[in-house]
Amino acid sequence: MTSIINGKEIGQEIRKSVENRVKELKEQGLTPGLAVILVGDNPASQTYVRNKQKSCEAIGIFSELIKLPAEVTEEELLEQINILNNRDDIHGILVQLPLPKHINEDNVIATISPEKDVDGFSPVSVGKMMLGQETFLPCTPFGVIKLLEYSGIEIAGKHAVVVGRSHIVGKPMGQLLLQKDATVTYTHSKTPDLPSITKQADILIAAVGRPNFITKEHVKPGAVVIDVGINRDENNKLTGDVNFAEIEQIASHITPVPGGVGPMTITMLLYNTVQSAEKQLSQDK
Ligand SMILES: Nc1nc(=O)c2c([nH]1)NC[C@@H]1CN(c3ccc(C(=O)N[C@@H](CCC(=O)O)C(=O)O)cc3)C=[N+]21
Repeated sequence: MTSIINGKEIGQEIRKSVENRVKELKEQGLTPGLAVILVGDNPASQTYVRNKQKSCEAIGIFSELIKLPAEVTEEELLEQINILNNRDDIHGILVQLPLPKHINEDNVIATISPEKDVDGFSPVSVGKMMLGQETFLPCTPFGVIKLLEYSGIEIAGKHAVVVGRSHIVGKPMGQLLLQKDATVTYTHSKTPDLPSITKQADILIAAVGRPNFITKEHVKPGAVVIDVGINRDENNKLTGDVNFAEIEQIASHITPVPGGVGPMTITMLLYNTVQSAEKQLSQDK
């Protein structure tokens, strides 16, 4: 029987423990704060940002939305980040991606103070992650690791195949699996004969950004299949990168979209924000 991994439920469970940590911080006089910068009026980005804010509110994290017009200059955006870097009521800073084309995302991310980089995207965070040092882990791959652990899926010794090599999902995902002692293979759009490699996966991570890309020819019976895709069709309906109906028949575990990895991404953002506030408190003492 295939087990459907419930990211909403696992996320809720983790959020409860994060909420308790928020309460303890508040008893000590500190409210964790997350600042979200939204540039322009992309409707999908607005929805995500609203969800992040609602999730913060639900567990007592203060959240502040900074909305900037699509025409904002890079300089003005960097100035806003610097203001947030210096505010001691803000413990996490998230700049919603993608940014308008005239702004250099690398410059923006590198300006976020590593102490407040709760997305785990900055060069310092990525470097520390690679070295296995304590840092904020990027929320989506971190959430996938938690999903596997909460589902009782062994990672050590398994062959994990990652499809996709983005800076925010594919690359760090492979790294975190490697740190958990998986044997990791990276694949991507230039990989010849992809199915011959994905078919070897005990754990298959789909992070391609193409709807229903992973079909039964890619999957070994009994594999664990994690769908990181969030594609919207013309009716605004959400679909993953995995052909769920097909793979559900053969996988041992599979994550649905929605209700799989997505809710975990937000959960780990809350987790990182609280972690950051706790660190500030311990340094103030
Ligand atoms: N600086 C930055 N950090 C991000 O973490 C970031 C970003 N920019 N830009 C956009 C992507 C996308 N992303 C999602 C988070 C949660 C869901 C999520 O909760 N999805 C729900 C469904 C939500 C719905 O129905 O729309 C689910 O899969 O069940 C989806 C997508 C974070 N991102």
